[in-house]
Amino acid sequence: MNHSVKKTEYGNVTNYAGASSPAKIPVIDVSLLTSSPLELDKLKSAVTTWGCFQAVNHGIESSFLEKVCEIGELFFKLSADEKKKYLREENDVDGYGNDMVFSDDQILDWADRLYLTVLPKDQRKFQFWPQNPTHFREILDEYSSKIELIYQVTLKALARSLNLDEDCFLNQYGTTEKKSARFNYYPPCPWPEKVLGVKPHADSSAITLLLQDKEVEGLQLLKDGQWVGVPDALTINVGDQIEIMSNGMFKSPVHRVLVNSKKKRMTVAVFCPVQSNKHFDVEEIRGREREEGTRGGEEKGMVIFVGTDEKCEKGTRGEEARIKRCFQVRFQIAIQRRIRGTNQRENTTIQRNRER
Ligand SMILES: O=C(O)CCC(=O)C(=O)O
Ligand SMILES: [Fe+2]
Repeated sequence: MNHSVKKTEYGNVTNYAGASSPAKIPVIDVSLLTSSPLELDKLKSAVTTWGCFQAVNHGIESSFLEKVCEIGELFFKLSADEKKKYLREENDVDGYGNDMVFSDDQILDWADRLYLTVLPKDQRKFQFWPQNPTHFREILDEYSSKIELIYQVTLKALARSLNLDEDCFLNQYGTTEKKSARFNYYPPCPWPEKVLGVKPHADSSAITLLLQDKEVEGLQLLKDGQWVGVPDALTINVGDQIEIMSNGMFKSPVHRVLVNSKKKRMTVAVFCPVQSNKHFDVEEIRGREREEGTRGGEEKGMVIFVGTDEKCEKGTRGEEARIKRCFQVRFQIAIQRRIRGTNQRENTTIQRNRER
């Protein structure tokens, strides 16, 4: 990663110094994470208390981030017919569209989205990658490579901040995880007090990197029962997977998006998950242990949980206890997410017309 980049506009702390938020999202210098124990401590504190931080010195030039925003803005400006060429299919996530609709009375988020699998490259579905603007594909390709570097540095640092082997989160499941970019477009809304751009939720990823609109704020994070504004920067938040893998020490924050009556807003989220299906499979872990002649997969970096529960401490041999604990955390998160999902603003009857 290019560590020599100066603080950019996107990474400029003063950007949000004047914001009215009661507390401030911590700022982390990504270029120091490999060398500075102090920065690592700051990271640990940030993700333990907020689950989110503003990334500075992350190695992506401000001018390039502007290009990423620009391709999104140009795409959403296209005519409805042009955008429809990339329409998501009913049971697929990739493509242009908005919320999946599960019931007639479902309240939709006040947003349009373009969702694209970006990595690994062979999983890209190019039929959904716009050809207009012409440089869309090239910029998104480059952006995903740059994000991959930040993802790796961050996951390694998160592991090291817990005194774990730095690859333990990254290598938990191999390298086949799919990363997706979601371009979020929030049109102006005449009733901003009645609807939300995105309902309260937590991300299911390991981490999410969010490039926000430089002009219009809207993202809020729930901290100690209060909604706190998140600055217009490149922010990184912990998702449910890291919350689970850290046995709840790192927080996957609940967040939501407000809409603006006059101004549109555009953001780009890149969701970076680790593959989770195999994670809780006791038989699979035992099988691998038999093959490798080990007990307690932690020596092989297979299952490393550092929970507060005594039985789950790293280094103990209570595999089943650890797995049970993970199921519990996972279950709680699933329930919380369901509650969050219904937590729409009261009495909202306004629906966006899906075919604008
Ligand atoms: O657009 C934003 O500010 C946040 C979007 C978000 O939370 C998401 O896409 O999961
Ligand atoms: Fe989110």
